[in-house]
Amino acid sequence: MAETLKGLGVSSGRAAGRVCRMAGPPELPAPSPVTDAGAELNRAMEALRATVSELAARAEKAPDADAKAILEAQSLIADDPSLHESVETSVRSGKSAAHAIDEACAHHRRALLAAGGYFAERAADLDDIRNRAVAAALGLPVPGVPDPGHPFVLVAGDLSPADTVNLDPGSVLALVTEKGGPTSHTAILARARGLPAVVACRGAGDIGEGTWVSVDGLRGEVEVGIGEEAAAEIQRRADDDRRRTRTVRGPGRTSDGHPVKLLLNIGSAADLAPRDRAPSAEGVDAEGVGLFRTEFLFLDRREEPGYEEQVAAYAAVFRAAPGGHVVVRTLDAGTDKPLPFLGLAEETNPALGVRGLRVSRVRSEVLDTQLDAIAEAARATGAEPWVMAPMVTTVGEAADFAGRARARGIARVGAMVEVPAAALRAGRLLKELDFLSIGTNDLSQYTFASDRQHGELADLLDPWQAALLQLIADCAAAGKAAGKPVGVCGEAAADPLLATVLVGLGVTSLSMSAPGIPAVRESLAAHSLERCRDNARLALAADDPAEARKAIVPGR
Ligand SMILES: C=C(OP(=O)(O)O)C(=O)O
Ligand SMILES: [Mg+2]
Repeated sequence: MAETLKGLGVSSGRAAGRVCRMAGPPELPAPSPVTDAGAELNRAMEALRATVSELAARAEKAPDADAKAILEAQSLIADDPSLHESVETSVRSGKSAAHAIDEACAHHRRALLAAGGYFAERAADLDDIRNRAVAAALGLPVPGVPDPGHPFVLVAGDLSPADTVNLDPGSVLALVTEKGGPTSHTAILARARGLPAVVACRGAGDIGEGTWVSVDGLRGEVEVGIGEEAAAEIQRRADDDRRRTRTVRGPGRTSDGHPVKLLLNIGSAADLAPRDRAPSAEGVDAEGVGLFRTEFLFLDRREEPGYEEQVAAYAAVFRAAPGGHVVVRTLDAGTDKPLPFLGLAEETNPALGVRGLRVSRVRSEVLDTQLDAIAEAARATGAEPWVMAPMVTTVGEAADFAGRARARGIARVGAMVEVPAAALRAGRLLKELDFLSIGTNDLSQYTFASDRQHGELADLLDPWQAALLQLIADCAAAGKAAGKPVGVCGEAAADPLLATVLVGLGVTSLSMSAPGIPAVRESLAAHSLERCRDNARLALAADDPAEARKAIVPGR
């Protein structure tokens, strides 16, 4: 009998196949007395150096810019002098190389977890470094992704960046992890490669090697023990769907021609370069960039990128964007994306603290420099970017941001709606602004008072929740009244059926990572605007996400 496990669907799509599990971390031998501390120290340092070189080499070969940046950052963590010092101290206190590495990594891991948010998620990077270095010190094979010689569903405790970037999309059908959240490496890279993925999947640790499973990356479900024939049928249908949706091209339209812009979420110009595209994103045509997350330029750096560097990075995106349309989001720092150079005070509750636009309360010049650089890049390329701020909460913040952007000649100024307060005052915000873009990832977090990285609260963070949809409906209605665009750029936009609901609520554009676009385009093309409105009414009337999904039959 098949059993269904629940987790957090972080990269949509279906797949089915046999499970291969990641090799476990190397076991530490029982401690034994060290006779030659010098030799032991050499062994430990050699193991760390080998790990740094291995990660740097993988970064070199990384298939895209996201993967490269993540691996480079991980290689820097492995090369951190304070980690090496801790290992040395431990060896000098009588530990073997393997035990010293283990102890030092455990110490640094605790510090990362205590820092919370983005740092806490980097704990997985350190676990990977520990496993690699301990294996090297013990002369064991480096742990990594299996290569069974046939397509497989990869099941792991968690995936490190190094594991994820080396996944061969030709053999890995889907990813299932016990740990991880929506912003974990597994989630980011699975989306970039168009691989269905379920994280925070309780019970995944008990799925046996070779078991036939199906993975639904949209619903966050893993069906275990389905049998070979059922798996083959599910995989065949998934392949057909992917092939079919990739052949559909052109702008987003409902079946009766109502236009809905289909836009891309990107972190840098590299996401727009064909050589960097995931195979699943081949041939994607979008109508522009709906969310350019500029913080990627600032992450994992000791110093703020300079004005010239920023101008060059923004100009590269303006030149490469489909149709030249780009919505730039100014720096979204804080909470899960801390930037040490900002020098912000530690907070007990960072998600409710100084993040997003609020950073400009304490470091106003960072936003000013960024707006200057965006304006300069626009002049240099002849582009007319739309510029929006993250985490706008009040009308005063919106007015202040709009004033600063317009003073620099930026013509189209907007705000992300990520806080319920902004959604409730959408009409008033639109008196100051030209457009709104709804960030459903954060809007869910703040509406349902549930940490967006919390796998256990996945049901509350489900974008089919009627309370979230009601806020979206209110924003869209405000946009309609003002005659101004209101889009969605959170992960909700990439759910093909929910996309019909969003359009029915009055949303004018949907922005997502490239692999999500074909299926959303196809779904819209199969529904008339009236059908989308029916779907919106049904979803708003449902008491929970399951009821909402059941009420809506695809393509009706
Ligand atoms: C798009 C969003 O912003 P980010 O995921 O970058 O916080 C969002 O919150 O929905
Ligand atoms: Mg957000």
